[in-house]
Amino acid sequence: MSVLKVHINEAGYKTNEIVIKDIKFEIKPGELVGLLGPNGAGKSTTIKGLIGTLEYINGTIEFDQDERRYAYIPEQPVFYDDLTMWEHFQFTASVCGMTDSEMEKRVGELLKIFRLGEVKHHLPRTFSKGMQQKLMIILAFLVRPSLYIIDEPFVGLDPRAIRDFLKLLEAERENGASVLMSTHVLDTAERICDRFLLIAYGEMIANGDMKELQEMLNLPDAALFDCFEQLLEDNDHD
Ligand SMILES: Nc1ncnc2c1ncn2[C@@H]1O[C@H](COP(=O)(O)OP(=O)(O)OP(=O)(O)O)[C@@H](O)[C@H]1O
Repeated sequence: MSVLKVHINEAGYKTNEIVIKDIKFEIKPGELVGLLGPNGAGKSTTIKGLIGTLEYINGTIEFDQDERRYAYIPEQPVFYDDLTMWEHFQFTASVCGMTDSEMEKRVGELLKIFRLGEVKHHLPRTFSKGMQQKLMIILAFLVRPSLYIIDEPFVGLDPRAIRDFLKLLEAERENGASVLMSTHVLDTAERICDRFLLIAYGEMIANGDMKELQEMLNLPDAALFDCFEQLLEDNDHD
């Protein structure tokens, strides 16, 4: 059983401009999969392909029908300019069929964790980038989906927020949720991910856990960073 099955033959922002191709992978229940790759490799484009916001996609994306919905935490926060943070919670809760009291209980916990209680009736456009990112995180954790799709969560969050975010993610995984997370922070990825997808030049060049990558590269005991460097060197297009 998979929570998500991805089979992208080719995709891009316009029909005649292919940005990613031959991206095939699955995510199993409870798995945390790291989506890695250098700048411009195609990680965000792959994620946009999954959530259906790319103009051109040839392939299939299958979400497990029986599972609860997914939540997407974008790299750049997106919110409604004229809604306060609290109104964002109310709107999200109503779309997801949550009662006000369920929403208030969960949001109360999350606002406390991320120390945003004092600004709950403010407009997110007046927030710092990190505060806006925390709002995106709170909205995702409010929904409690079976799959979290997260685009580079670590840039912009302060160290305490990163720790609290990882704790929440771990708790969700213990409840069976799966995670696909793109990141450049390889030491954290190595510590928390079950498996890694490496994308370079718009193509998937590796898919495996730490041990599989080390064996494939014949680099026993190598860190993820070293495996990553070696894979990029082996697949260098220059
Ligand atoms: N909105 C867009 N329209 C057209 N091309 C785009 C758009 N966004 C990204 N691209 C192009 O798609 C390619 C892959 O970019 P993408 O954002 O997927 O990379 P990434 O792996 O997420 O990189 P980073 O680590 O820098 O965030 C790049 O060549 C980029 O210029």
